[in-house]
Amino acid sequence: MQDRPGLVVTGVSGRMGRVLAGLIAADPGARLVGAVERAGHPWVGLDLGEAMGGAALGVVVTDDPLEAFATAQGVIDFTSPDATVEFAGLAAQARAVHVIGTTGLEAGHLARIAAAARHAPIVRAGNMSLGVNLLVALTRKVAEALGEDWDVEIVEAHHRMKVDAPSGTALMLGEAAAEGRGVALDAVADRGRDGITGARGAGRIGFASVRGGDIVGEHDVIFAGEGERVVLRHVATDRAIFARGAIRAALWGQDKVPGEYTMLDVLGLV
Ligand SMILES: NC(=O)C1=CN([C@@H]2O[C@H](COP(=O)(O)OP(=O)(O)OC[C@H]3O[C@@H](n4cnc5c(N)ncnc54)[C@H](O)[C@@H]3O)[C@@H](O)[C@H]2O)C=CC1
Ligand SMILES: O=C(O)C1=N[C@H](C(=O)O)C[C@H](O)C1
Repeated sequence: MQDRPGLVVTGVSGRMGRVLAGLIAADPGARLVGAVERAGHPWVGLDLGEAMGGAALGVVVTDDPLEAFATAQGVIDFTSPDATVEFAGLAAQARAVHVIGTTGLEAGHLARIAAAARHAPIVRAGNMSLGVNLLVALTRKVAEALGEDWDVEIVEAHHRMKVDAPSGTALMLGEAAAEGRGVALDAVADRGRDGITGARGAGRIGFASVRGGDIVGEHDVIFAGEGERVVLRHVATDRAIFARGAIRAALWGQDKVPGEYTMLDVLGLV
């Protein structure tokens, strides 16, 4: 049925790309209309379903994002920062909703994404799961209620292949804690400690990263006070939670005006 939004998955052979492709292909509310991989990848030119080891899906993997986006209403993108800014420009040209799950984006990338969002809706979040976005809302409230006598530390753990730290989720949680306290995260963040660091500074928000094995993603927000601790925790055991959120965002964005949105907008948590 052509009235279901057509979605393209970029980085389709990746850990997230494969989960997304499988879920969209089975989703009665969407159509999988394109699959993009980097030039030179062995899947380029193959039917996506066959490349994934299953039945043909009728979607050929391409390394030409412009061609793939031309017929799409949404682009779901979990790739790398440089690829994501290129896709933001191309999705905007195609007036397709761009859902960005990619993390490790720096100021220059964010500026280019903001420019693209003048032409089409972009939904970006360091974590697309319902549970983590609820945790973000809770973190803001708890930080506001407890104040600066309680030290905030964010500990995250991920699989051995993850290339960025702290995780995008940890940074979202840090932003939420800073917002609850009415400060800018950049002014108070301690991103990694080593050696003779001196005592912990009051009001700082600390980050620590663990990498190993196949850990999907775990996040603790620790509020450490005198004689007690509050710990907010999210544990992901299946990447489908991120993929379901991203598909929901792509469908939600269909009737939105151009601009930048987050999963809090999609889930009505703002
Ligand atoms: N926001 C969220 O909920 C989540 C975000 N992520 C983030 O998504 C990103 C990807 O994660 P994974 O799937 O685990 O990584 P991955 O390394 O398994 O997959 C990335 C894929 O992107 C492809 N790629 C890179 N450059 C490309 C280009 N120019 N054109 C087309 N394809 C290109 C790679 O070939 C690879 O297949 C990371 O930044 C990760 O932190 C991951 C899970 C959840
Ligand atoms: O790279 C991952 O795997 C994940 N990345 C996101 C992040 O950086 O927080 C989300 C999730 O935790 C998995």
